[in-house]
Amino acid sequence: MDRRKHITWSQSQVSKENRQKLHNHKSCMVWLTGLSGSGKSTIANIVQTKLYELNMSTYLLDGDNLRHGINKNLGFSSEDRKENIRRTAEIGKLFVDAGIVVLAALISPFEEDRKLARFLFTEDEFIEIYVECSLEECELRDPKGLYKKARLGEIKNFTGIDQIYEPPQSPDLVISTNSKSPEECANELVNYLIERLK
Ligand SMILES: Nc1ncnc2c1ncn2[C@@H]1O[C@H](COP(=O)(O)OS(=O)(=O)O)[C@@H](OP(=O)(O)O)[C@H]1O
Ligand SMILES: Nc1ncnc2c1ncn2[C@@H]1O[C@H](COP(=O)(O)OP(=O)(O)O)[C@@H](O)[C@H]1O
Repeated sequence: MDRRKHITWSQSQVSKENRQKLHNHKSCMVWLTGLSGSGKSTIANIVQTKLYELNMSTYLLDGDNLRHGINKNLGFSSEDRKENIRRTAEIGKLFVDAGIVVLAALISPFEEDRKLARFLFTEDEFIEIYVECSLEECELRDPKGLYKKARLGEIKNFTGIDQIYEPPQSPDLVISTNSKSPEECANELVNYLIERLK
């Protein structure tokens, strides 16, 4: 059954372009993907602060945080991750429509799910960032102690341990965090975004 059968689109009188003008910059979805502990949240937070200091309107959608609210009914099966990414991308789309630079930090391990997220946006609006870090380094960092638990079998379907992570096939930017500081990595992304949003 098509649930949208009797639903029509109501046009907004204020457009995305109007709102971008108000904010004084383009809006976009900056999608950070990578293993747990690769540095997505750390980098996204620093970038958000730096953009804020440049008078840009930003919003950070962090996978962990969304799982406390809108996504709290979802687990870590591949179906639940798909839905997690779909909802986050849809929320991000609303923020982009509102004229904001959105940073999304989610493991988003499957290429197909990331592609579906990309399809919601225009070509230049969706910016995929691969936060690359070896599993060995992520496991050494283990900021939340989750890898240890996964190795002990206390957490199932853990990305990189007993569920796969598919690296992006053609990301817009790769940020390698193995042997750089968070600040250096954030600067790489800020510089890239400033060029892209010109
Ligand atoms: N099984 C399993 N696999 C991976 N991660 C797990 C798992 N269980 C809990 N966690 C914690 O949940 C955070 C990942 O949530 P995401 O919404 O980013 O995941 S996903 O995009 O749906 O794959 C992830 O956060 P980050 O470490 O910030 O990536 C973990 O803290
Ligand atoms: N270059 C780097 N970029 C980001 N985080 C780094 C970097 N080097 C070390 N770290 C550390 O790695 C950990 C990454 O954790 P987090 O940002 O929560 O990752 P994720 O959100 O991908 O799970 C933090 O403790 C951070 O200080």
